[in-house]
Amino acid sequence: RIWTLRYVPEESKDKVISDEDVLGTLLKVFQALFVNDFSKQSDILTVLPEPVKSKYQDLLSVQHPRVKQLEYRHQQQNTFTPEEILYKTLGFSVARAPSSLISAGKGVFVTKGLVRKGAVVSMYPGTVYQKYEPIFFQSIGNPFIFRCLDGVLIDGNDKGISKVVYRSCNGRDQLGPLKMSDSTWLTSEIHNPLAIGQYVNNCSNDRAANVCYQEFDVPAAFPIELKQYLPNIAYSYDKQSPLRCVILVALRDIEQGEELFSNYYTIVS
Ligand SMILES: C[S@@+](CC[C@H](N)C(=O)[O-])C[C@H]1O[C@@H](n2cnc3c(N)ncnc32)[C@H](O)[C@@H]1O
Repeated sequence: RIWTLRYVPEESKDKVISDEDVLGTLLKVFQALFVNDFSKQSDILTVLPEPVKSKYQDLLSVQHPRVKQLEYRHQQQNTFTPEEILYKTLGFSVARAPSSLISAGKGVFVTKGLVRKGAVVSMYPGTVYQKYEPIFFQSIGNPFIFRCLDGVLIDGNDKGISKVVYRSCNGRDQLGPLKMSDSTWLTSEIHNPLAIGQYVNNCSNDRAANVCYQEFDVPAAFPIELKQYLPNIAYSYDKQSPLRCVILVALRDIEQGEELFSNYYTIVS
């Protein structure tokens, strides 16, 4: 019997990069996405405290010095696509395309730029289940279930019952105009361009892993206005424990055109 759950040996539990580095990268990308999408964020801005509001107005005036903020607000179009924002902030972009492996479906590729060793290259989106929570029906024939070291499961399937469950949790947790997570990874118009990590294919003998998974618990101080870009949500609403995210880290420099491969740690028993 082949288990698709991930198995990680004790000795490889160490994180490849620090939580501070992960947080720094996510904040950098999310903030750039937020500023780029400023014209559509007016409902959110009205509920934010004054210092936060003026921080973004300052950021905006640095990026668009000659455009008055009011005029900018009236523009309905984004200046850049999310992929372009990713390229501008991290120096690379990633996207899904037919895998370079035969009959492996889609995979994830570096479409532009260079990914440096140790960079956060992607996020694993999906509903987060504690190990005692029921996932049976969502897990039948589902190749997108990721198992964390502590037994927490993330369902990154963007179809069927998994999609319905994610959407319902997302609606439940919304606070007025403030979204606590991103559900656009379930659509063709993804707001967070990193949220495609569930499509990364497994390494093989001739295709070594060039990325690895790393867990990241969102700290309590995470800016509330940027939570709309987090592609994970808890199956059960829980105010106490932090949201679990999983990110993918580059194990070496990865060039434009290369496909990403991770190690699923498949157990054959
Ligand atoms: C998490 S999904 C990855 C995305 C998938 N390629 C797709 O297009 O939906 C895992 C599934 O991808 C396929 N896959 C992943 N790595 C593979 C490989 N090295 N060779 C063949 N198929 C692979 C298998 O069907 C596996 O069940």
